[in-house]
Amino acid sequence: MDKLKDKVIWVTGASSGIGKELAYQLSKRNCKLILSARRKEVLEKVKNQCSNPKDVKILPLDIIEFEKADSYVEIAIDLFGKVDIQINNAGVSQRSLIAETDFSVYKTIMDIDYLGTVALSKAILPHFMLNNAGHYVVVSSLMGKFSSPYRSGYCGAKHALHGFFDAMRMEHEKHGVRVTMVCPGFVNTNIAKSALTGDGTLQESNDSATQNGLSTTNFCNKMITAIKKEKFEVYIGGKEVKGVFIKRFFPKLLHKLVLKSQVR
Ligand SMILES: NC(=O)c1ccc[n+]([C@@H]2O[C@H](COP(=O)([O-])OP(=O)(O)OC[C@H]3O[C@@H](n4cnc5c(N)ncnc54)[C@H](O)[C@@H]3O)[C@@H](O)[C@H]2O)c1
Repeated sequence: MDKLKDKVIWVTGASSGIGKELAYQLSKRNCKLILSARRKEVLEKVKNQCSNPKDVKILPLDIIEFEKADSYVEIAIDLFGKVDIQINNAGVSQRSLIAETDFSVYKTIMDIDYLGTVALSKAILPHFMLNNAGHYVVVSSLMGKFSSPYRSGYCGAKHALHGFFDAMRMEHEKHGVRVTMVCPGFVNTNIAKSALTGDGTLQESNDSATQNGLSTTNFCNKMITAIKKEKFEVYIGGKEVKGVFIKRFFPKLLHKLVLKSQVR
């Protein structure tokens, strides 16, 4: 039997890309889903394209409204009576050199990619502790394990997620809490299009590395396997995944290889 069947899974960033594909694949597995992102009408569309729309609820939210995190969690729990797995997937990327980036852009990226996830995760923690069970799945990035030019704020925020959630795992394993850090390489979504540039406007164009990345279908299939296995940390992508191991043992080599690859 599928271990995820009938689990209540809350996915943030479910309106597009990885989050949308997760909704489709998890619905096929008969999970009960709560889909969150900012735009209600887009979430409705994703819901209606799921295999089992009657088991899909939508909860529109802006992840940077930290003060509403407790009420979002209360609503999420009420929708099916509990939440088993929270998939923290909402995020925004960056394409700008440090010298050209307004400080406000760093704040926005940190708010969305780090603090928003911390707020929602912290708000649901009492529920997980009460149930003596709960699984945080956090969509970080290979950029949470090593860095690359044009993404300084994004790399900072994704690295920070590892710091927070590794501590979460240690503090709450005794309460049945699990943490899976998912680090994608290049996945073919619109992440580059919605990436912030130095003045905070969107890049509005795709880049070839992302477009040539894994399909969301292939990526989410692997991600779901990692969730089922309750992996601590997983790297999913093409040859760029090797960067994690090269950084660990040969940091100067990784530095040279990233500069040589000239991925913008
Ligand atoms: N695509 C890649 O190559 C890649 C690589 C590494 C990591 N990731 C990570 O995967 C996750 C999903 O990205 P994607 O590739 O599907 O891109 P995407 O742009 O298609 O999806 C991002 C999602 O986050 C949501 N979001 C953004 N800001 C939000 C906010 N303030 N409140 C609520 N929701 C918000 C968007 O609406 C969207 O649903 C992100 O965390 C991203 O950093 C993607």
